[in-house]
Amino acid sequence: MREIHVRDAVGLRLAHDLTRIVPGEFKGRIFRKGHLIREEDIPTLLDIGKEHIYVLELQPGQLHEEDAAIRLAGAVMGSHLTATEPSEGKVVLKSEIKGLLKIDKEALLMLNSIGDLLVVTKKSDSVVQPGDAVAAMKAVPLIISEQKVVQAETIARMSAPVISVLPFRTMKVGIVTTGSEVASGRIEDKFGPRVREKLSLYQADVLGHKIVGDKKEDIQAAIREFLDQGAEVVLCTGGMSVDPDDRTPGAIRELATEVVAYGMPIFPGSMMMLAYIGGVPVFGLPGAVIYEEVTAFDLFLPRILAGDKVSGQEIAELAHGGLLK
Ligand SMILES: Nc1nc2c(c(=O)[nH]1)N[C@H]1C(S)=C(S)[C@@H](COP(=O)(O)OP(=O)(O)OC[C@H]3O[C@@H](n4cnc5c(N)ncnc54)[C@H](O)[C@@H]3O)O[C@H]1N2
Ligand code: MOO
Repeated sequence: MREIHVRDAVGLRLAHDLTRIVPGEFKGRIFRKGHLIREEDIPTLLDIGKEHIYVLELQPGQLHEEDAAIRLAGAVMGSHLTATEPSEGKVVLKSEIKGLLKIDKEALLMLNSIGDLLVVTKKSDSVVQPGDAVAAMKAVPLIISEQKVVQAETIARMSAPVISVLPFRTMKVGIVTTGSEVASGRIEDKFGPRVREKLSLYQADVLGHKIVGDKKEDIQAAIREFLDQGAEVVLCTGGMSVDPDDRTPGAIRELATEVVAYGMPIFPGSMMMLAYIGGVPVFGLPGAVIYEEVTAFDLFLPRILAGDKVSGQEIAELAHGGLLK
């Protein structure tokens, strides 16, 4: 790299984007990489502290920060994402759709352990909207060894895709509400409206809502009827706790081909159940869902509606940060 005093730099091109920051007013690029320096630029360059500019002489095996960021983006980017042009050395990935962000966290750790490369994302399993920035990446030095980028590309290939967005599907959902006090009409049902409100954030298709008592056989019959109607998700509400007439977990368990979890390390919502009957996810939703704004249910609903499979191991890992309130 050759260093040249800015007063002698008229007619040369900038080697990288230049940034101005005025706290509370502005932060951003004021000169683009490759900008042809003119006489009138000199005061502005001096104002942002650039007494010298650099002339780059890249050697074979070296990459400019922008080319490194573009290659990184290409390597980590999966479905429903677009990459921005680099600015200030950084490339941003934006979601093209409303969907569920999926990050391969192990690959992300490996990428950021190479050194001199930064790949930064929003949390995996976040719900993202069209145009949302979901990841940003850059090289740390202006000139970086191409070897490091090749290493990143190899890691990304092994775990492809490192970053992607899954679209929500229009899933058919059946709702089964348990509880003698609701079935007998002693109290007004609050679960139906609450669950429909949560589903309305996505494009679910509610097949119906059956209100049954506390009998295991009635709960199971209602679940089976929804499955026969082609339900892709079944939500059972209430009766999830420890009373003798809390029969929902037992009813689901007997029909299930797999119980992923009953009792989750998340408060509120700890008495939730997630099971599969064939390929169909079946939830047991505890009473807290009608009382609390955010519960364990909110962590899983978007994943299920994006067709994402949830493992028991992942549920156990939610203990860290699982005290939501
Ligand atoms: N000794 C223990 N007590 C509690 C435990 C426990 O493990 N040991 N767990 C707590 C947790 S966590 C929850 S959540 C609640 C309730 O869990 P359930 O899912 O069993 O809820 P229910 O017993 O069916 O009902 C509780 C409450 O909510 C009303 N409810 C239920 N369904 C409806 C509905 N569709 N519409 C309106 N209101 C409804 C019901 O009438 C009760 O008042 O237990 C903790 N306690
Ligand atoms: O299952 Mo309860 O929902 O933790 O409050």
